[in-house]
This record gives sequence, structure tokens and C-alpha cells, in this order.
Amino acid sequence: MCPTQSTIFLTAEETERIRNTFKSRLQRCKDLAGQPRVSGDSKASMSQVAAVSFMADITTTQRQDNIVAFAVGSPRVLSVRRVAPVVKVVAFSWTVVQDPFGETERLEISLHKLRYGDDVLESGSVFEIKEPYFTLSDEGHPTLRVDHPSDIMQSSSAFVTPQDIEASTTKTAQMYKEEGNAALKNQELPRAHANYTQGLHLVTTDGSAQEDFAYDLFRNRAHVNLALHRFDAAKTDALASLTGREDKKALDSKAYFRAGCAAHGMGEFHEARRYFQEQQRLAPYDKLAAASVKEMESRLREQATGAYSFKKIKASLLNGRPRVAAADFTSNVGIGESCRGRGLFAKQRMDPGEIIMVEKAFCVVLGNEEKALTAMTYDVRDDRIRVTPAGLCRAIAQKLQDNPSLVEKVTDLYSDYPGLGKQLIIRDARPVIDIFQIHDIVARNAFAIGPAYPDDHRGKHAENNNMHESTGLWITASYLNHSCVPNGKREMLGDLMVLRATQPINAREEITHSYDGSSDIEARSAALLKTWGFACSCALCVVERAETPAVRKKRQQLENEASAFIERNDVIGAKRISIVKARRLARAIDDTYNEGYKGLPRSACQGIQDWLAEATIR
Ligand SMILES: C[S@@+](CC[C@H](N)C(=O)[O-])C[C@H]1O[C@@H](n2cnc3c(N)ncnc32)[C@H](O)[C@@H]1O
Repeated sequence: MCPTQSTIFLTAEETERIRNTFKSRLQRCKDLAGQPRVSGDSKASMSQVAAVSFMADITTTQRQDNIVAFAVGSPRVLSVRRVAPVVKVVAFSWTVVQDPFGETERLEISLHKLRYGDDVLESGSVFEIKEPYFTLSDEGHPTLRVDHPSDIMQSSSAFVTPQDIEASTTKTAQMYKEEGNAALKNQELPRAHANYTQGLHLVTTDGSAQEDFAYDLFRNRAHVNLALHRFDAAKTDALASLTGREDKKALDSKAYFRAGCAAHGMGEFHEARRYFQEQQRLAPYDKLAAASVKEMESRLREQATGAYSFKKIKASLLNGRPRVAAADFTSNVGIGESCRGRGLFAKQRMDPGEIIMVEKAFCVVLGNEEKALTAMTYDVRDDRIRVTPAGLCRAIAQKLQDNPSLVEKVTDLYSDYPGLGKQLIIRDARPVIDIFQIHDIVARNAFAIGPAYPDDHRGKHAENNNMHESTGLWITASYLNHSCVPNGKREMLGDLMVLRATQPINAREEITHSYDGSSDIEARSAALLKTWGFACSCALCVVERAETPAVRKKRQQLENEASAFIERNDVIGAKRISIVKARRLARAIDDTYNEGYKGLPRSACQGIQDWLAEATIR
């Protein structure tokens, strides 16, 4: 993750204290592994923590090398009922749950929220926890813990009361539809979804619409799925709701519109245009259909040619829409093998200033959004404390849960921890998401992009512009490797990344950009190692490392002097004497570079040379 603004500075004492806290908790977990827990007072558990445990057959589990827990043995699925309100803390929430035998435990769930602010634990009262395990809470209490979003399911089968069963047998599909519509009207999307699904169970046998009624339920559920950003399911539902009947043209056009929106949401512009055209065929006077076809045509043009209206994009940014309406333009680049793992290569020659690629974020969390959250993490693998964009990890996990067809795009990205591998695994009709794998993918591939509204320092968005770091994941750009002498430079327009050539690039040449722009080799090497886990061996690093510390120190002093000079001397109307002084400074910095720097950038000179260029042009 680009550390630009997410870097925090801890004193040596603070670092040590945090490290010791983590380590001692880890040690206590290890000590407890395999030990039966002492039963407590079950009343107390309702207010604070668990009493009697389910841990007759506790086994030690080393989860993903970084979390040591003591786990409940078989069965690997635990059915529990929530028996207490949910306590929400920033990065997790917890409650007290009871198993079918009446035993209570604390249950903690990390980073999972449904859309529209619903906490997973609040979404229902009966859950099934897969691969359950115990760990210790922040306060040192044993707690059942769910880290992976796919490890918890709202249960419909367990704990069903006789009244529930009776109600479900007397309800008709019509009643479910009406309840679904009422829930939808109140924006209770999960409830609306559940009602349409129950209705569909009654009127379909194999998931296909066989009765007229089923078409309505599929069409309505498509709408809910769209609102929940479950584009895969929205498209499937919308297409299942097509009747093909002359007397249902209006409804079918609505279904095509929903299928088009779902395809659009997935960035499938060809497919989306096809559905919007079908909508238009069935409803020729529908203005929305015509506008949607037109919009898809613009996206397809951007995708094919890389011709964007940046003026329009900038205007929409200033109007408070940082998620830009634009397509990706990636046809000039391809993934290939490089000496740095996989990399991105040019398919054709490109000139300086030319666009190499343009990409919309796969997922972005803006600093001023409620879901923005950074967490301090301690990684036992390398004994390091880092700032993690936990909100971004959560948003990516949510998007993948909602859209299984996107999983492999993300799991293909570079990460140290292989997790469940790159292939999509579906269990109980849901993709299995390993949050630690997402964490590692984010750590090595995500970018920090600065404030949500970059050009709005004093404008209407200025107030909450910088509350948190904005972070995002760009899939194609994630294959870009670092170079201290890069041939590409990125610029952000909201969530749109524009990568331009900074020097001529030949076809089949690897494209690189700079992960860390520090001119000081020590600082740069430390950041590259800590954040991306590699030691750079580019030509610039080689010559810089070969220099004596005295030379580097002298250059740093002169660079600082140059920065102070630029700060003091306004470039507009610069006096002759200032220009002479600037020239002297630039020469002095340049003289610190030896002949090994031939053809390499002399970045310490940059600031003062830019000042001189501007001062002498006037
Ligand atoms: C964003 S990914 C880049 C794509 C990656 N090479 C791959 O195979 O998918 C970042 C990772 O690539 C590797 N990498 C990037 N630039 C590198 C460089 N200049 N030298 C060595 N490894 C590099 C590091 O492992 C880093 O954590």
C-alpha cells in the first residue's frame, strides 16, 4: 500500500509497547490452546463474556500463520442463537450467543457489516458458524471469533419454532411478494430479498420461472439485488424474469433495464448495451433506455480508443462525484513475466505524455466515507506494526461476497499469503472469502490516493476532505512493478487512475512506476522493504548504494538548502541575484553525482531546476 499519508510515526517506546501487548496476547492464546476452559457464571456472560464452553474437544489450530487460536473440534459448524444485544466497536462487534444446549459464549465478528450499515450480528438471531474457533478478546476474555465473512451464515433451519413453521406453511407466494414489496418500500433490502426468495421457493421447482407469479418475484428480486450491488445475482434474476410475451412487453423492458444495469455495474459494457437496446426495442419511447444505450456507447468508445473527456470528468469531481463514470482503457498493455514476478508490458510504442492506460478502481474507500477505517496491525510473520486500510479490506470482501464472478480477478493478484488459492470456491451457494488473503492482497497492491476531492482545498468538500486516507484497489495497475527510474507516472481523477508515459516506451518493454518517490536511498529502501517486501536492485539504487554516506549527507544538506531557498524566494519577479544563487546551488547539488549517474535521474536537483526554469522563462 502506498504509504503517502497512511504513514504514522511511533516513538520507539510506543512501538515496543504495542509489540509487547500483541506478543503477550499471542502467548496467552498459545498457552490456552488445548486446555479445557474453566466454567464461569452464565449470567455474567450475558453482560460481558462467556461462561460454560462448548470446548469438550478443543484442538490447537494455527490459522494462517498469524492467528493462533484454540478451536472447537467437530462438528465444524456451530449453530448459535444470539441472546444479547450487539456491542459495536470500530473494527468489530460482539454479542453473547447460546448453543442448542443452552451454553453461552461471547462471539466476536471482525470487520463485517452488511450494506446500509447493518451489522451482520444485528441482521438476525440465529447463525451457523463454520470452522468455529476461540481466541482472546482485547480484554483477554475467551471469545468465539469470526474473521472470514463466509464463515458466518444467517440460519433458517436451526431454532425454528413451531409458530415459525406454521406461519411458513400458511403463507402464499402472493403474501411473500407483498411483504417483500413493503420491506422494499421501507428500504429494508435484506428483508425484501428474503421474502422474494421465500416466495420463489413456493412457485419454482428448479429455480426457473414456471408460473406467471415467479416472473414478478424474479424481477423484484433483481431490483433488490441491484440496490445491494449484487450484480451477478441481479443479472441472473432479471434474465429469469423475461417472459417473451407480447402482453408483457412493458415488464420485459423493465427486466432488460435491470439486466443492463447489472452488466454495467460489472463493467460489461457490450453486454449492458445489448440489454439496453433490447429494452429500447420493447419500449421505443423510453428516454432512459435511449440515454443508457448512449452512455454505454461512450464507455465502449473510451475502452477502445482511450479518448476521455477529462474536462467533464474534472467537472463531475468538483460536483461531488469522486466515483467517475468512465470505462477502463487497458488495450495497450498486457501482463507478462518480468524479473520482478509478473509485470505489465507495452503492446506498442508510446511517446512521453501519452496515455499508457486508464483504469477505474475495482473498489475504493474514500477518506470522508463512513466505511473508511484504518487499523494498526501487528504481523507476527515479520514482527512489524503497520497501518492497514481495514475499511478497504472489508469493502473488497463485501464486493466479492456479493459478486462471486469477480473473486478470481482479486485472488490472482500478488500476495505473500496464498490463502485458499486463486480459484473460486463456492460453498452453500456463497463464495468462500479468506479475509487474511484479502488483507495481504491489499497490503501489496492497494494505493493510497490522497483526499477524496483533490482540487477542493477550500471548496464545499473541504471540511471532511482529509478525515481518513482514501484507498483503493486497481486490478490491472496491480501488475505494475516498481522502478526508481520509472517510465510511467500515475495521476488520480477521483477513482480513475490515468497512467502516462514519462519517457519513450517501446513495444514489449516493461512499464513501471514509482511506489516510493523518496530521493533518499535509505528512506526509499526501508519503505520498499517494509511495505512491499523487496529490495530494489535498479541501476539508480546500485549507484546510490555505492556512494559513501558522506556524499549522500552532503547532497541531502544541499537539497534541504535548495528547498529552503525555493520557500523564501518567489519565482515571480525573481531578482538576478537570486537566479545566480539558484544556479550555484543547482551546480553544487549536481557536482555530488558521480559519472555512474550517466543517464540516471538526479532527483535532488529537480526542485531547484524547476524553480530556475520558471524564473528564467519570465
Ligand atoms: C503490486 S505487485 C506487482 C506485480 C507482481 N510482480 C506480481 O507478480 O503480481 C507488488 C509486488 O511485486 C514485486 N515487485 C514490484 N516491484 C519490484 C521490484 N522493482 N523489484 C522486485 N520486486 C518487485 C514485489 O513482490 C511487490 O510486493
